[in-house]
Amino acid sequence: MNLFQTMETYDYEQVVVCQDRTSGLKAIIAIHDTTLGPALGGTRMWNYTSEEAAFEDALRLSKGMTYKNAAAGLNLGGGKTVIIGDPRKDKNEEMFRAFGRYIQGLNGRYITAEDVGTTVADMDIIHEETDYVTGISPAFGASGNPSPVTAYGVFVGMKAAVKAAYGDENLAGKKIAVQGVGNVSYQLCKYLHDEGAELIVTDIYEAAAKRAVDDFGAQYVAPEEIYSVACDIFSPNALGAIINDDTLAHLKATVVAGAANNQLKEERHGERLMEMGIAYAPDYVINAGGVINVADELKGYNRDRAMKKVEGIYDNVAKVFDIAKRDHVSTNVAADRMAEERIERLRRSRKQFVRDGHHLLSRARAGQQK
Ligand SMILES: NC(=O)C1=CN([C@@H]2O[C@H](COP(=O)(O)OP(=O)(O)OC[C@H]3O[C@@H](n4cnc5c(N)ncnc54)[C@H](O)[C@@H]3O)[C@@H](O)[C@H]2O)C=CC1
Ligand SMILES: O=C(O)CCC(=O)C(=O)O
Repeated sequence: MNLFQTMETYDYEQVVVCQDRTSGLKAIIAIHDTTLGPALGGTRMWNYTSEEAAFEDALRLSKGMTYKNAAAGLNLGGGKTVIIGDPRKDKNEEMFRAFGRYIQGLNGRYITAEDVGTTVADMDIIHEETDYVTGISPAFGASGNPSPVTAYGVFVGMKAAVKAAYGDENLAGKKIAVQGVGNVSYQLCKYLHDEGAELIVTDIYEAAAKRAVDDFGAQYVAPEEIYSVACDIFSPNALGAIINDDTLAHLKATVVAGAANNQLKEERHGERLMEMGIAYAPDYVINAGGVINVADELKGYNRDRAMKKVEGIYDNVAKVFDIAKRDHVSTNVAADRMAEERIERLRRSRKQFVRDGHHLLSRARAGQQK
């Protein structure tokens, strides 16, 4: 990968490479765009097959956060971190403390939270070294694990996508193929089961899928079979790039709606979904529940306020389908337009006032301590 060329093409602001020999920390913090505010996005810990794959993931995920935060109406830019390592084996306290000091060094340009492979306990350790971390324990007056809230947002957003495809939002009796039964998806499966949906699940950890089989009467299929399940809704809740040339050849769904970030391998795969008559709920619009929830900590966490905003994901998904219909474009292009227009509007309005330079997080927490 030619890093500078990639950064220039997609207008990335900053990439920070962090190394700490004692703890084994190898982290890449990517900050895509801070037009709307400090870059907020979680930290993913994953056993990447190469450094290049880790850089690519950090860059793709951080750009996704710019669009996610803009589309959700948050005053935040986009960033993300990846830590190279196996989250089941390679974590230690020193690693997250060292990482926390790197974040502190950015002085508020980047705020972190959970993602795949990291937990509230990890965020609490980071919080020992920096204030620029969200999704920390409720004991700090914070919001804790964002995953259940992400699940709720996907659930309401899925209803909006189903309404766009079927004319009503009823999920009862709908056949839903669920890829990945992790932190977000287990909760999502619970909502869907309670609504009367029929679930077909898979996970590379069979035990994770088995929980949904036992608790929600789901049917299990092997990971590679999930794409060919004839279903109403395909719900990707594992990793990215799963809508691609290979999987599209098998997909037999009417709607695609799930929590996974970066579901489309390339933008053109969104167009292909449209051509196939599949209603796609753009990932960063439907999965914004978690970031909406953790971002509320910056104002001094209020769950009711956060959940009210998460409910808005229904309208936001519906709006994307409306724009797509009006402009005769795919829903991923419609979502990008919605996000880019907001960034551009606010960029222009900067000419008219000077923003408050104080960091919201520090103010909120200082307020709580009074
Ligand atoms: N946790 C959150 O609040 C948010 C998560 N997301 C995204 O949602 C997705 C899921 O996140 P979490 O539930 O937190 O992660 P998780 O790590 O708890 O769950 C992911 C699950 O997918 C499984 N998996 C991985 N590759 C698979 C494959 N090829 N086939 C089948 N299963 C596979 C894993 O074994 C795991 O059980 C990720 O893409 C994440 O970036 C997006 C917004 C917020
Ligand atoms: O919800 C989270 O885990 C924090 C935000 C984030 O990283 C995401 O939405 O992907």
